Amino acid sequence: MAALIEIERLTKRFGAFTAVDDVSFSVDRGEVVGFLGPNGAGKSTTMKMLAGFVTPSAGTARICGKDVVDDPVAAKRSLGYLPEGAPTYPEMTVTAFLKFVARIRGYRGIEAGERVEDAMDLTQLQGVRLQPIETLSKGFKRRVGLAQALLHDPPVLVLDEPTDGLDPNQKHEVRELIRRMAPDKAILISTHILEEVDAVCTRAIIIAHGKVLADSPPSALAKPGKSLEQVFRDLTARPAEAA
Ligand SMILES: Nc1ncnc2c1ncn2[C@@H]1O[C@H](COP(=O)(O)OP(=O)(O)OP(=O)(O)O)[C@@H](O)[C@H]1O
Repeated sequence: MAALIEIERLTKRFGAFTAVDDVSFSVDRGEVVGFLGPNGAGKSTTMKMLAGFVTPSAGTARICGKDVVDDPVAAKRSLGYLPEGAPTYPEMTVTAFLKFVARIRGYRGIEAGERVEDAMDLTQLQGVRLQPIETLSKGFKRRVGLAQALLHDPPVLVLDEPTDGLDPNQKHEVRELIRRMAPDKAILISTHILEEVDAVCTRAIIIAHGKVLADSPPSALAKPGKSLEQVFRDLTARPAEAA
């Protein structure tokens, strides 16, 4: 069976600048893939192409076999996407925003209410359910973003820095949540936190200057006597020095 995320020779150019350069990889059900790279490496742009927010210059991306450009509605149905930053509609309360998302996802009546409650339970948002999003702390805003990504229980999750801004307890809870969901889903998470890769990822992809430099299980990346952090620095520093 085909992988749930399939990326083939994906490229994005902004004018003369190539942000994502001929990237190919796939993610199977049960895999949690950590997408690592220095600032500006092309992680968010790759994720935005998967989510249909940026149109590729070349190459293809498929979610559950559906091409994100040719069949965007079907591809999005199977995808939960957490963008970087805070959710939009800052003046809405958490509950109103999630009900709005449930409606967009096609849920009505009791089922819509249940989806919202489940998403709030999973991300521990019940305590702030009636608070406007703009009044929440950064970590809570991040969890609202996570709740909208999980609401329709999609088989594919693309999460752009899911633990950014969370305190250590919240980080731990989100990692536990990812671990619990992992067996049934294909999950791609970008992160700058290398310990997160060890904690939750079954595979790590290192990208720099838009190119994939490594793709293997974290344990295979870290060589004897060399931490994942050293391997990351060795791999990603070299092209920058040469540039
Ligand atoms: N709309 C755009 N127009 C021009 N350049 C862009 C645009 N979007 C992204 N870029 C550039 O593409 C490169 C890759 O950006 P991207 O946000 O994908 O990196 P990233 O790996 O997610 O970085 P970070 O870890 O800092 O979030 C950067 O140099 C960025 O400035």
